[in-house]
Amino acid sequence: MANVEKTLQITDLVKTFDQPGGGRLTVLDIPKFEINAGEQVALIGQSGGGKTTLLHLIAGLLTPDSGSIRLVGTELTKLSEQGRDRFRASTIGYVFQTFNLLPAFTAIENVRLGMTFGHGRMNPSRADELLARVGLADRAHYRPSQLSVGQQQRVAIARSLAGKPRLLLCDEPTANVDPVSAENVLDLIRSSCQEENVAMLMVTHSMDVAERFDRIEKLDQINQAFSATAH
Ligand SMILES: Nc1ncnc2c1ncn2[C@@H]1O[C@H](COP(=O)(O)OP(=O)(O)OP(=O)(O)O)[C@@H](O)[C@H]1O
Repeated sequence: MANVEKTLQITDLVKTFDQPGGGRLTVLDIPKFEINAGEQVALIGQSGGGKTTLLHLIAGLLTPDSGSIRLVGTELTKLSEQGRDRFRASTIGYVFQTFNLLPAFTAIENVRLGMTFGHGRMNPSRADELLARVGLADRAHYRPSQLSVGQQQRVAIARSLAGKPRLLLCDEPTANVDPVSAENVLDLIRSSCQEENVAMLMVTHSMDVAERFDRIEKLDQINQAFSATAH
């Protein structure tokens, strides 16, 4: 289809790492990878294949050796570290396997922190709405240690959407919850992204999870460095 709006366009992306024993390992060598606006993509691949590295590059937490990463029209590789931080805050939501909630802050404060730098900053009631959407309006003033693992994950989802991102990156967000909670978490992330037209890239090891997405991308197939790294 012509003229489809692209949220993410990756071209000729190469990432290498120094190896502890000397030399450099090419982890990623991706000629082309794109995500359309609002598209939900599952990223699968072998352990050590470079999935987290790819997410970190897209988030601007790592820089590539070469290649292009265009996010909603901005060339990430041309930004300074500070510029990438600012761009990430306004454009990207991130849900980690381990949630990364700040322990000293309550649920609602953690969600509000997600909008400190993002586009959601002008709308304080959005934090309340997001917590209600993930079913935790009555836990707003609980700290993470006072919440179940599944509830913490839901706070992390609310926080990731607080800044009104254009792309949500999820690194195995269902890995630490039971299968029923995992299904609920997945439904929640997917419906939230659909409602807000947020594109999503989710790393998962589960084919059951991946099959519910618009598209499944196998990193091993798009990554020409695959045979060198995976084990
Ligand atoms: N900072 C680093 N320095 C050196 N090597 C690294 C570094 N970070 C990652 N690697 C290597 O890059 C490869 C890819 O790691 P990555 O974490 O991206 O894989 P993954 O696909 O997310 O794996 P998993 O599914 O097991 O989480 C691994 O071989 C790893 O050892």
